[in-house]
Amino acid sequence: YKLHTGPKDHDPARMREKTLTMATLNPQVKAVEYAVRGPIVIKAGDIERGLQQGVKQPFTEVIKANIGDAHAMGQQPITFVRQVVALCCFPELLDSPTFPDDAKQRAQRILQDCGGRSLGSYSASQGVECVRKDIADYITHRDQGVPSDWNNIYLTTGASDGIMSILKLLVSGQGRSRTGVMIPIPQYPLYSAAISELEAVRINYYLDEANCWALDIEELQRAYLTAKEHCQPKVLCIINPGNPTGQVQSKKCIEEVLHFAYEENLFVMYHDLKISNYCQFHSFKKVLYEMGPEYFNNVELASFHSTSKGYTGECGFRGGYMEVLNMDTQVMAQLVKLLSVRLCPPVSGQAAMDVIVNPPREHEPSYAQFTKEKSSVLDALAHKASLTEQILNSVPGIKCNPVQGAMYAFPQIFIPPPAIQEAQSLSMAPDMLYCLKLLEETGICVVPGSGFGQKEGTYHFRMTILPSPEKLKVLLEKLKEFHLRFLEEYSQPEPQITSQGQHREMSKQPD
Ligand SMILES: Cc1ncc(COP(=O)(O)O)c(C=O)c1O
Repeated sequence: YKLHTGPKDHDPARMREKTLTMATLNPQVKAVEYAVRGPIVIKAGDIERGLQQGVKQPFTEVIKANIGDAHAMGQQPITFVRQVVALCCFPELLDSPTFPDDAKQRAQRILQDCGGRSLGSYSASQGVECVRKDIADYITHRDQGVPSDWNNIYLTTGASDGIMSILKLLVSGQGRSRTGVMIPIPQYPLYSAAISELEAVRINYYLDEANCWALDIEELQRAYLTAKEHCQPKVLCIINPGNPTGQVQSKKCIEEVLHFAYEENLFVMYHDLKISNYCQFHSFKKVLYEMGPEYFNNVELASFHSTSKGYTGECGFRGGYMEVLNMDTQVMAQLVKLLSVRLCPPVSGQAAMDVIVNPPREHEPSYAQFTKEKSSVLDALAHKASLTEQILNSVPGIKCNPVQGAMYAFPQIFIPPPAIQEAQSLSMAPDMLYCLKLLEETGICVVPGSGFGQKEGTYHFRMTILPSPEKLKVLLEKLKEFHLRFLEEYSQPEPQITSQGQHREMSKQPD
């Protein structure tokens, strides 16, 4: 084979046929959909750039309520988290009197466990040892003494990376023996995207909207038995508090779910979004422990948490961890092998994760400021959760369940049949049409319910409750005006019996 510089009569305008085209693209990549950063969000970005270049719009700013990114919505970082990470990144600051001693101690401890005492070196693939130990101590304390072994803790690049790694271990088989993964509907689209990418079989179990998005055990059983006809259900995914649905699961419900997983030998993947606005929050692991040793020593459970969710909202650090329980020891070695291919999660994210599980103690200098900042975030979220629910429920044709936890509302919207027909003629989901119009008329960017999955014939959108209370109020009032205009624009002289799943009473004032 002879390397040559190309034909002499090379025409620079001629484009060679590409090796990678839509026709040759990995079909699993083509199948992936991720609404949270989908077409509406791309359009919002275009509009925002247009506004900056002076394009006239009926609004002056785009409000991005599409993604749970607290800092992007103006939330201030927790000082202690940033102090420790800053000290780890630039250890010269350890001599500065500006930084409190407790932050310096934390940073020194983390640095000691980092190769070369630098955040810039790789860590072990499972993560920095002292961070793993701190996480295990935190979990033990959180669960009032239920033991956590640091050997079962793995640092991850956000929760997303941990979820993907565990799913990769679980998916196998062909035809009827292909792995089935049970996911809630509505779901966070990471799950459906990962299932498509890995060619697993998706098994939908529907949350009960009429009962505050409760997880109904009979529905789990229905979904499981139906799926068993064509695949091998092996995995049960739980999101608590719900994303996009915002419900917090009761202890009874968690017990039922764990019992079901035990009976059917399902591997449980549990993502803990941490924030409970006003409901009591129960850890799956603690409930499992209380169910007795037969359950605690057998149910295979992987729990995920990250710096993105919870009061810190540090999404950009991409810190996260998972705790795995009852995983086969040989499989555990395979997991370490898989993680080691990617070397390690960002060490700065690991440092941030460490501060979150190891915050200032009562006797330490940063305690007062830390507690004030943490409470301020959590109190504001609880306030915004009830504000959102209250204003949305005052709009005819919108019904919103209480936002018990996390940072999202997922209201049901009534879409008049003429609007549904218009959307269908445009090959668009009706709630996509609704959200597009909302964006174009008001600058508010939310995500259509169809991107998360919903019962056929019902329509929703997901919005975050993260903007400041003032901004959130403006957003909700604008949304209200838009919705009333939308209903009027598509109103019919003779109201029809609404299509299946749309509640007739939704067009009236909700209770
Ligand atoms: C259920 C669920 N899983 C995963 C993620 C992604 O989290 P991370 O930023 O930790 O990867 C989110 C973010 O909102 C989520 O709600």
